[in-house]
Amino acid sequence: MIIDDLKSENGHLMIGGVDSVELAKKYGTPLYVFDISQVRSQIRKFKSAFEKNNLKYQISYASKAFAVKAIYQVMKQEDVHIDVVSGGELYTALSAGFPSEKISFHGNNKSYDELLMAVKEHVGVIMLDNFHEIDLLSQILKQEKATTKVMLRLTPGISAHTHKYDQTGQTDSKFGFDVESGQADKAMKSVLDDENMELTGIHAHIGSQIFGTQGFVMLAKKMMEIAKKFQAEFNYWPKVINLGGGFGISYNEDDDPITADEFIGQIADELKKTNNEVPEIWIEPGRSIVGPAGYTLYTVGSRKDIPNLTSYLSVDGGMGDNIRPALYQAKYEAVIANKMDQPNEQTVHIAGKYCESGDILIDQQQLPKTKPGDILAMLDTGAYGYSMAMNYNRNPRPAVVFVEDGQDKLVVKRETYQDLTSLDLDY
Ligand SMILES: Cc1ncc(COP(=O)(O)O)c(C=O)c1O
Ligand SMILES: N[C@@H](CCCC[NH3+])C(=O)O
Repeated sequence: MIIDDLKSENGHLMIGGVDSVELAKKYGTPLYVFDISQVRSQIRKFKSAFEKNNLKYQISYASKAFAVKAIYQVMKQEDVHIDVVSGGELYTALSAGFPSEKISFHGNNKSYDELLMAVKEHVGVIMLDNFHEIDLLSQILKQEKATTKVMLRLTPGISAHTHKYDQTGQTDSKFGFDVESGQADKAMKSVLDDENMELTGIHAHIGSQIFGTQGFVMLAKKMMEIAKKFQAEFNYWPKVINLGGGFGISYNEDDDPITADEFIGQIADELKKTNNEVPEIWIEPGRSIVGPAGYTLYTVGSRKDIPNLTSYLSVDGGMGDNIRPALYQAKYEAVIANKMDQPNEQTVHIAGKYCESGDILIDQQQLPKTKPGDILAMLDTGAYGYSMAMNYNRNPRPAVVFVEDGQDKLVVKRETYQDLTSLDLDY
């Protein structure tokens, strides 16, 4: 989100037609706010890009980015698929009423219980990641007298230009069957030989927060080459090629994300070079769907000015509600939600309240003059914020509010101190 594009009325930041300062008053801070019209509009951009290029497609929201009942309900309304990576995400989606046949189940170490749950709940497709999992699933299917659709997650040997922790497609990765060393062929054989597994296609995901189309075009090319190899070896042509997610968003002015039109257009050009039938193309965007739609509201508290050096402005949240700055040195931008009409006059570190020197939300932020009680809105926090939130220092996790068409709705309650001790037992 570019600060200049933010909307304000009477000096207050407006989110989805709602005054953010009023939201902070009504629900308290820290508070996650999602502008749901932005979520819907991004999904529609992905859909229309595929349609323009006449590709058969499926959008599967990577729900690890933000996984609560209400967002699964939005995904159901938008008629997309989702992917989950744990029994907990699967349980949340099902309890939100999300249709199981539109769920893909990912993960590099799905347990017996998770696979059993997936089979019993008739999940749409299980994304097989390793040989141990093929064995477990095969055993479960026999025992349950069940069948399931599966896809193979491949490691195509393509590394994305992004943070090391966000790379997943390179050969040295914990995810998927390595193509180079022949693991993928071996996995293909096992799955095709298993009468209870129906192989829907092949999958690869090269990483997250990727800018530029090059990696995705290379991936599309590589997946078609792999498909041709499998066709020659196994007489198998995939119904689906899943190219994963990873489309970058703009957290600050240095970030230059690609549009859905750009990368889907280029992928389509690459795919259409084949003489074979182009399979259905699935993508799994997480961050690009929910990231820009999310804001975190904090209340400004203490301040420390170190003469001739620097200033720390502390807010009432921090690494517990957004671990990304500490974990990936992620850079965000913020505004003072109740002073949108005032000029910037200072540059400060925005510090969290956690007992860690590394708990700095923004290293250098220009702001108007501030005082305790002001509302700081951090932008683009919708992805991997709430979903990675924790209770370090026994801080309760914030509430989540959805706004749309000028209406606000609480969709996740704020944790209470009672919630924090609810699992503790006496000794
Ligand atoms: C298999 C898979 N698909 C999709 C995603 C979503 O990535 P992003 O949120 O960057 O779109 C991830 C996370 O990196 C992933 O591991
Ligand atoms: N949590 C990561 C992205 C997820 C990667 C999942 N494979 C981030 O915030 O950037």
